[in-house]
Amino acid sequence: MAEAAMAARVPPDEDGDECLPQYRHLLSPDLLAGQVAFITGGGSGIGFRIAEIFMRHGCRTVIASRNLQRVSEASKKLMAATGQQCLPLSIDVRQPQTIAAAVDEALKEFQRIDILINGAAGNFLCPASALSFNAFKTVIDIDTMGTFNTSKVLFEKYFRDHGGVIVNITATLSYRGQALQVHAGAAKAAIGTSTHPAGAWSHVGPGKKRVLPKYWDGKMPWGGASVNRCGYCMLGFGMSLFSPPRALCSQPDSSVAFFPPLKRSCWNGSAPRFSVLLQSLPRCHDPSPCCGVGTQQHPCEQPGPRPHHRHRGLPTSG
Ligand SMILES: CC/C=C\C/C=C\C/C=C\C/C=C\C/C=C\C/C=C\C=C\C(=O)SCCNC(=O)CCNC(=O)[C@H](O)C(C)(C)COP(=O)(O)OP(=O)(O)OC[C@H]1O[C@@H](n2cnc3c(N)ncnc32)[C@H](O)[C@@H]1OP(=O)(O)O
Ligand SMILES: NC(=O)C1=CN([C@@H]2O[C@H](COP(=O)(O)OP(=O)(O)OC[C@H]3O[C@@H](n4cnc5c(N)ncnc54)[C@H](OP(=O)(O)O)[C@@H]3O)[C@@H](O)[C@H]2O)C=CC1
Repeated sequence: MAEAAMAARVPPDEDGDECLPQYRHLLSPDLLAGQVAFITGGGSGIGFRIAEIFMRHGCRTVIASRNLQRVSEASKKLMAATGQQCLPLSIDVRQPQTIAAAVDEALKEFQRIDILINGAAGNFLCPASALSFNAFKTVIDIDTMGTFNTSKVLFEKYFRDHGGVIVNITATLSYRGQALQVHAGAAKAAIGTSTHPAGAWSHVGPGKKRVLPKYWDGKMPWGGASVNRCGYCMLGFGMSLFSPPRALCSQPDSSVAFFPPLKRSCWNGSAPRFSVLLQSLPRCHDPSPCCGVGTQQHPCEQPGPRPHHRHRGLPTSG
């Protein structure tokens, strides 16, 4: 019943990489006003739609992938539909020097980058027995190494000093294993693991800003339909971005929800999982590396189990 009601509210789908013919939103159109997002793989598919939604909420974007013509055409569509700036750049996430050049160019243009979306990926359906050495390596290089490379460049060039949010788009492929997807499953699992709070990003040192890893696996906060069924995807980083700091460590349903209507044709069968890798925040009173929020009523200071440990057994923090 609730799912039917939800499905009825899903806007029309859009084939190809076109902007939505109509956009209904829950949140303020200027929610991301003044912010800049750097989106790898932003010229197509999910990355394109994330760029569009961000821009519809006032964000300026950089969309970066190998094919400059593709990102240039995408950027024209995005700017026409949203009225926001979108800078198309060519990078290969396997080559750190191309990322560094693009980040320099983006900073020159916009003077800031607030959000990194690691969306670039390579994939194909192939049985493990038929994968060549280079085929497996190629997917690991683009997905896993590319995610790390881009995060590292941005961290060193900007986030270390200014804070920021890194969102990795992973997949549920590795949860149970998936035929023809050994390479992609391995690559995405590695991204998920490196997003774990125990990862190197989770704490950048005493006296400095801390980082808060956070997972979100695409479930609606009230336990409703998953992304595949309703065509919506809740981007977990919405919680981090759009909530007051206090909400960062709390239940997703106490935070502000953000529902970009991604086209249903995007999904191939494994639900994308968006995991926020890094949120740079003011210092926390809690000495454990899991919480980077310093507020008067920090959830860690409240009695009872920490709310962010509750959902789905995924490690939302250390
Ligand atoms: C990907 C799924 C596609 C269709 C799904 C259709 C139906 C779904 C049905 C059931 C669902 C089942 C499973 C779920 C599937 C997927 C969802 C889950 C998660 C993730 C999804 C995504 O990531 S979708 C994003 C996909 N987008 C892209 O891949 C765009 C970019 N891709 C590319 O550029 C190329 O495809 C590339 C990844 C190969 C990289 O290009 P390049 O660097 O130029 O590399 P090449 O030199 O061309 O190739 C390198 C080596 O790889 C070998 N190779 C390439 N293609 C294949 C292939 N199809 N099969 C086997 N091997 C392949 C190539 O031969 C090279 O190896 P050598 O040894 O020859 O050197
Ligand atoms: N579609 C689905 O059902 C699912 C998707 N995902 C994930 O969602 C994300 C987006 O996928 P989706 O929209 O489906 O696929 P797309 O193929 O549309 O997007 C992948 C993008 O990555 C870019 N890219 C590929 N290789 C590189 C590289 N070496 N350097 C820079 N950019 C690169 C491509 O652009 P270019 O060719 O110009 O480089 C393309 O824009 C991916 O991380 C994917 O794994 C996860 C689960 C399911």
